Amino acid sequence: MTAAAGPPLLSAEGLAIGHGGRALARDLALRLDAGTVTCLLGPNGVGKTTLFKTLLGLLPPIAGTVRLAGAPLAARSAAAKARAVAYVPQASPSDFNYAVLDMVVMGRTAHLGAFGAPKARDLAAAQDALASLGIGDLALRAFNHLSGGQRQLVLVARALAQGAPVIVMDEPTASLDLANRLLVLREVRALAVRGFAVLLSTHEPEHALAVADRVAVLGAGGWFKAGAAREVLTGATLSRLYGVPLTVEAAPSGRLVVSPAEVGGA
Ligand SMILES: Nc1ncnc2c1ncn2[C@@H]1O[C@H](COP(=O)(O)OP(=O)(O)OP(=O)(O)O)[C@@H](O)[C@H]1O
Repeated sequence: MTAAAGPPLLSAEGLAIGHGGRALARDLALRLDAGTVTCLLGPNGVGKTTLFKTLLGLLPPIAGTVRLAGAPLAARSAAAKARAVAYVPQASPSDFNYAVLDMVVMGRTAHLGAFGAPKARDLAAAQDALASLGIGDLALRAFNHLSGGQRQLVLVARALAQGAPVIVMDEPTASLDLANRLLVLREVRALAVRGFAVLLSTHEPEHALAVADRVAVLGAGGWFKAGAAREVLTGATLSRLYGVPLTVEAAPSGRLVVSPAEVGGA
């Protein structure tokens, strides 16, 4: 990875996040550069989704500033925010059983005028997004009839159709089987190679070690640390984060493996 020139695509300084004026964490600093993958790890309920919503401009910061290419996010319109940062939710079935192409065209909403109907260029953008992920043949299938991995890729395609350079993904490998996890992780890495800045949450430290350039951890009491993946993801940091003794060791291949320091009771 080369050092990025200019301001990061998205950054935050002195950020305090929370609900109703009650801070879950303070003084967070984060930068998302083009061509990088950042993973956010932390136990249930510490505020990962809250941080994502704040970075997306859906929730106001309690303190601090989120910036898009150096300019404050809060000053942007909702459509401008959507053209800058795309959100990929978990791939649960949709309430309505849309065709895949219709789901992906919905990513174009921020490009349509008020009451605007999708035009040929919006359909083309949706088809291009599906094709770029190798799933163009799913266009006419029903979203809810796809496998979890296919659904996740369709939601990534919707984010691509949105045309935003920053993609924020909420646990994209959750509830996927091994093959589909690998499929999605491979595409996450490919998005960075295409120049996107990707931020994703995961409960799997090894997924972060596999795809992330940078890692941020958010722990109990608002403990926060961010930096290069291999520097942040140490046994000591993971043990503190999850409150159980964990080790990080290199396999003969060089791949880092996370294991419990002890298994079973004494
Ligand atoms: N709209 C809200 N109003 C008030 N409190 C909220 C709201 N949404 C979430 N919270 C609280 O904020 C805390 C952090 O929630 P959040 O969903 O950000 O955690 P998380 O780290 O994403 O958890 P998980 O890993 O389980 O998805 C929780 O205590 C939650 O109950």
